[in-house]
Amino acid sequence: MTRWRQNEQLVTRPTVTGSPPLRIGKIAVANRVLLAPMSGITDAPFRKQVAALGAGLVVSEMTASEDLVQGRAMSVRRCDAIDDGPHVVQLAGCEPHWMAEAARIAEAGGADIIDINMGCPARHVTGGQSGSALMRDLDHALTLIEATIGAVRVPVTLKMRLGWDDRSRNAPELARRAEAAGVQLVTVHGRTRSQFYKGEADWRAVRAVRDAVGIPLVVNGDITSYQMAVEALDQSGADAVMIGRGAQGQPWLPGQIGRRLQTGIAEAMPSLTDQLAYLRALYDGVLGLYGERIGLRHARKHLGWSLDVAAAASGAPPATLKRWRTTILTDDSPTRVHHALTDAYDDFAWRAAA
Ligand SMILES: Cc1cc2nc3c(=O)[nH]c(=O)nc-3n(C[C@H](O)[C@H](O)[C@H](O)COP(=O)(O)O)c2cc1C
Repeated sequence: MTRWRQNEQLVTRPTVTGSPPLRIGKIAVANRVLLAPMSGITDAPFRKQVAALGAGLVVSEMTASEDLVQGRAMSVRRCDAIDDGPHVVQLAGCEPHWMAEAARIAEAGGADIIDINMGCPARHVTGGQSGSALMRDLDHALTLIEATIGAVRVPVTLKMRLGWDDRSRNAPELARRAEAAGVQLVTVHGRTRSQFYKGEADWRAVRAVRDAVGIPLVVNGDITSYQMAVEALDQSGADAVMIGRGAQGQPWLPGQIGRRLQTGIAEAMPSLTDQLAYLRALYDGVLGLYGERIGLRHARKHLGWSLDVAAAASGAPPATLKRWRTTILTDDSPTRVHHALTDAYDDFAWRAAA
């Protein structure tokens, strides 16, 4: 695990001249594309890969603060560090003392940044008054923010939505109060909680947060290409973009967009050979982290997304994709999965060349 010292300027990778690096406290982020926290997806193997492929910053899955304090194995594992760049741990919770204690544990475990989740719309989270439910009670939200900041020396950041619903779009107020409390970056997903994932993310609405705070602002929601990143930055006035679902099956995407924002140079999609190498490494990493039984379940999501991307890139017809998905996603033997992946990507390559 790479340890990053408190008073040192942290640079993940060389910054290309042009735009000054995005800073979170003393941490200089290599580029302006962040990987979003995604429960069940942004575990250490995936974060490690996306970071190695050039994302500016990658964020852990959310960890329930109380569970982390109680040492639940799953929660501790969610905070696993990666070697490649700053380690960002996202915490969720509704009690200041759990948030403070969890933040201390995360910092002691190597976190360089603590992110607080005030955006999760899931009922099992909001029902416990965590995640986006905190946007309904800003006074309480502030007690969590203050407790977290007071507990650690590393920067604390905050992720939120536009508000709970259309009648309470209070992201600018929360962001302003969070900045006054010491939060060093805010990320805004351009939807309200009541939208869940419906409709389109409203990047323009994030501009109200830009007008409210001076700390770095990250815009998030539905960004899946360089053009969309440029548009989202332009409409919101944000300093950086955060990509979630767009990185599923394409771990290289945040890095590619991040580099292009710096250099203006477009990059081709990785070759099918490289795509397969990434997928194999991720598959083995996931199985290694969770063990074969649970790992197979986690790995299937990545297998499916990656096959979709490779099939689309090679122009394989839907029936071909369906056959490979069925063969590969139903097999419990890692050895056979690796063999079948070779055959599938050979097939895709042959079709791409035809
Ligand atoms: C499967 C899944 C899990 C997610 N888990 C988290 C989480 O743990 N913490 C969080 O702040 N947001 C979480 N999100 C929300 C994402 O971080 C992001 O805000 C949202 O997906 C919109 O960005 P996108 O359109 O680029 O995916 C999750 C989203 C998805 C799809």
